Amino acid sequence: MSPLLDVRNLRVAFATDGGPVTAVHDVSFTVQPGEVLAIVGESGSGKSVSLLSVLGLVDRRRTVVEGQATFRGEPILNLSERVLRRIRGREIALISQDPMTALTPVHRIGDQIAEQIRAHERVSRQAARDRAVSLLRDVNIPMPERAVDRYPHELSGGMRQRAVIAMALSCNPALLVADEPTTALDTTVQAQVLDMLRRLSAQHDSSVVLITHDMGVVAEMATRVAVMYAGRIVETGTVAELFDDPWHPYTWGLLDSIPPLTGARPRRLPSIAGMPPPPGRTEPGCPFAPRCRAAMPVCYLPPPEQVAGGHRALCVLDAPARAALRPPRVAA
Ligand SMILES: Nc1ncnc2c1ncn2[C@@H]1O[C@H](COP(=O)(O)OP(=O)(O)OP(=O)(O)O)[C@@H](O)[C@H]1O
Repeated sequence: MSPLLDVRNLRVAFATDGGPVTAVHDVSFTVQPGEVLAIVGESGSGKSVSLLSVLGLVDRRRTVVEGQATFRGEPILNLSERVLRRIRGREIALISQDPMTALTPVHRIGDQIAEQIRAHERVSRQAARDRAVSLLRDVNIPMPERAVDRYPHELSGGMRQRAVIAMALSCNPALLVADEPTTALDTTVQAQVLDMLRRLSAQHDSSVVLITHDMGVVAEMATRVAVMYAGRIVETGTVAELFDDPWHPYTWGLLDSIPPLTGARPRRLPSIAGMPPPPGRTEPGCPFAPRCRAAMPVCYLPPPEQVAGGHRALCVLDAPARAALRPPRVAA
């Protein structure tokens, strides 16, 4: 099966007052039709920039984007804004953390969804409005016939995010990029919105790239995972591969930070000692090595990589070394 999105050796550098800063180094990943790829990592690891630069949503005057990326087999990197705008919204839809980046405060929800539909399809105003009602029903907004005429500020945060998801799905996009879509919501609402996103993306046959810092969300939603640290992908594989046999010590740290579902919660979740490097680090080797308890001299040389099928990691530790070194999960 050829991938829907294929990103190879992506490098993104921003012009800053202190000179160019490389935020994304040599990042490669694919998204297959129908899959949910989670890109996970701490704040500042380059998750959003990796996707936004591919979609042409970074400031071009201050950003250099290099590498290759294809969408449905066609090059997508550095296309003109006019062409990219046509692809975004119709074939690729973005759901961001703050619903108000997608919604305009001064227009009714239904008009905004209908306008999105009419921007890409030749349908009557009434047909677009009917579709908006039906989409609002799909995302479980109560009384959708009335909700279409509401303004964004008249809905709760969770309802607004549902409306954004309805808008994103309105043109049956092949790819949904969801950037921390539930971070701003309460925990119970988060679970409902994620559940709905999973159900509807499957129903619409949309692949999903889910950007998150939360391994619990990854376990709930994803089929495959790419773990990012300091602008690089340090491990990638299926959810089962990463959860059952994580290779990279940074992935161990992320997994250990998932609170247990049952039993008493530990007072403090283990956190990873040390700090990520400042943006723009250029040293070769594994970027996590300076923070890694298991680091060896070889980790500072390029490229300390292991591969087995689709499971790969920027790490040299073999199975016996991992078994000896991985700290036991903190008991609840
Ligand atoms: N316009 C910009 N100019 C300069 N640096 C930027 C710009 N946008 C992002 N960066 C830097 O790029 C790095 C990666 O940012 P990115 O937003 O991709 O991180 P992230 O992993 O998505 O984290 P978060 O969850 O906080 O958004 C950060 O160090 C950030 O400061």
